[in-house]
Amino acid sequence: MAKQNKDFEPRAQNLFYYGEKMKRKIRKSILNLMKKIPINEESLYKKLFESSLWNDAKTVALTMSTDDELNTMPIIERGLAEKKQILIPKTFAKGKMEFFEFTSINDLCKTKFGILEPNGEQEPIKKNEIDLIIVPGIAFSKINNQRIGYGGGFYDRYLQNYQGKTVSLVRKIQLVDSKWIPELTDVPVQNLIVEEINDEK
Ligand SMILES: Nc1nc2c(c(=O)[nH]1)N(C=O)[C@@H](CNc1ccc(C(=O)N[C@@H](CCC(=O)O)C(=O)O)cc1)CN2
Ligand SMILES: Nc1ncnc2c1ncn2[C@@H]1O[C@H](COP(=O)(O)OP(=O)(O)OP(=O)(O)O)[C@@H](O)[C@H]1O
Repeated sequence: MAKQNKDFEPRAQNLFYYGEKMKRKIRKSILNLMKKIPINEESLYKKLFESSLWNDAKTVALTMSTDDELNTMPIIERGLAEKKQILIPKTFAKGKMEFFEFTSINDLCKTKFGILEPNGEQEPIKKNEIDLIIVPGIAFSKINNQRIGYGGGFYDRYLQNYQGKTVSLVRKIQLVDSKWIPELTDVPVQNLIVEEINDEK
């Protein structure tokens, strides 16, 4: 991992700053919208459960959602009912993250950011054993599937040498038309499943 990070050092500094500043601006405005506008969760669950991404996956990694995010509990329950292995991330210092098998909500503890995480007593699941990662995010670019998260860089680091599938469940308001200049470390999401709103169905 440390060796790979070195590859990013010779990047153009002005490009890095432009990307970072731009991302901060977009992150802030979309977060505001997410708090204000209600979500059509059912359309996202339905599309996910109908997808071959979901149906072909035996091991699925996803987060425990916060109040401002799409509720992931129905996805976890459906996965367990379908005998899939469900994985939840635990974050560590320096942007490191590992996934652990979800056993029971009682085995999770809240971080100082209010996110439920595994206690880390079990062994983490190896990256090459994960079929599908449902990647959280704040803003997504329609044009090139780039994403902006909360700024921890956890997923960008984890996805660097990940070989499996990725998908994000995206609200209409999280979809950005324009293309921002990504940082060299940004990893695009392979698939976007986008919310449908009422009369569009
Ligand atoms: N539900 C959920 N779980 C998730 C994520 C997510 O987006 N959603 N993550 C996706 O990666 C990881 C956690 N991401 C995090 C990203 C930043 C900070 C953080 O440092 N927040 C501070 C300071 C932010 C800042 O730099 O200004 C804060 O909120 O005060 C915490 C967690 C893993 N678990
Ligand atoms: N592979 C990497 N190696 C070194 N630094 C990285 C890597 N990926 C991201 N970073 C750094 O981490 C910081 C946060 O990254 P970024 O803003 O892309 O996070 P994010 O995608 O919004 O968050 P997350 O992935 O946690 O949802 C940035 O300073 C970025 O340069």
